[in-house]
Amino acid sequence: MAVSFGDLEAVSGVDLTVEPGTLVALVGPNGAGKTTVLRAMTGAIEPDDGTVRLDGDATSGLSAREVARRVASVPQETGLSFDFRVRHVVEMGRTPYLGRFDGHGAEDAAAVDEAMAAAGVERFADRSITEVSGGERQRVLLARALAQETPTLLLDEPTASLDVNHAVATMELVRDIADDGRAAVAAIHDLDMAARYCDRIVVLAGGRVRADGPPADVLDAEAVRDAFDAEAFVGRNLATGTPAVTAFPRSDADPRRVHVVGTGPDAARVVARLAAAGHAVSLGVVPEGDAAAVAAANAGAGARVVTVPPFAGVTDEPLAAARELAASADVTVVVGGNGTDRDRTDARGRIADAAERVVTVPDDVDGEDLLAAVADATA
Ligand SMILES: Nc1ncnc2c1ncn2[C@@H]1O[C@H](COP(=O)(O)OP(=O)(O)OP(=O)(O)O)[C@@H](O)[C@H]1O
Repeated sequence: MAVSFGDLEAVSGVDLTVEPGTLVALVGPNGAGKTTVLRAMTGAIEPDDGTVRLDGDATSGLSAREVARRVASVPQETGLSFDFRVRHVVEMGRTPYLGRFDGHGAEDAAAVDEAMAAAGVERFADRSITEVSGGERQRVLLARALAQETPTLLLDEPTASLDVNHAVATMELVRDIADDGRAAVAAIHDLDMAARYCDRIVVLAGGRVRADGPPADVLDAEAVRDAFDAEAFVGRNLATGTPAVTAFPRSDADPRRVHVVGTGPDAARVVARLAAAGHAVSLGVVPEGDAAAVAAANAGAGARVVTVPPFAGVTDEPLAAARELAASADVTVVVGGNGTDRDRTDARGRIADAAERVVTVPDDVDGEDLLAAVADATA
């Protein structure tokens, strides 16, 4: 589909199919077109080109009431400035099911109760919508959409003003809705949350789809750089096992081959920051499974790492391999210790000794200082 506002082409060439039972995240920078795509999917705006189909039928051929029985949305802006009670706002979700002169029946009341319980808004059901907090209001809108009992649910930044607890509860709820066989699409800025809960991530930038697929396939440093113009390290969240994105300010570093000597979380941090800046990183010698080795494995394909079995000493072979990586690198970064001490005979010193240029940084080196040191050494 394509949508323009006057001369501005907000969305173009976007072709998406959302299967029942899936939760799709729409991610992308501000102004990428996420809200526009969602609004087109609800029939709120007509695409200039293309067709939106709900359950096979073009929205343009459906009445507003029929559309509202098929798709519910949780918008970013409430547009609700009237003094409605919260319960009344949730009841509005039942409108597509009411006859012209009907009041709400028992079935409607049950759907409203269930939706309010699911979204956790019962506690303030009798308060005015103008007298609840921003996060509470967002949950009221979610309840309204749930009460609509549609096979498709669209959410625009559903967790934007929610505290951590309610953000997770909301995503769990939306996940359950998808698992029950409904289709859900959520525009979402929190990439970790998107990766954790969604089956699929669609990356939009400049009104076009840049990437589309399972989170682990779509989210990598290159995709984040391409869509958001940001430097990022994409690792794995230890608690959830899903991609974890850490963005950094842009450094515009000239890409170098950097060999890192060091182990543990401090060296991991150095590897991550260098990789995010676009440097080609190698590492070693480190014990297998070391935090720095894990970071290097996430730093992109081709990051070479020399490992030895845990608790094994550094034998000649791995030492020679690491010395070769150091020798061929533009610069070798030694994390902690005294790597520039050429008299040292331990492995760290012997690897550094093979390098043409060595930069030693403290364990707690600041990321920007690290990048500056690498730039200085290779200038
Ligand atoms: N009603 C409108 N009239 C004119 N331009 C609009 C309108 N709505 C959106 N736009 C423009 O269309 C583009 C896409 O906007 P959209 O709101 O879809 O982006 P978004 O990805 O949802 O952004 P954000 O992350 O900031 O919410 C932007 O350049 C925006 O300025």
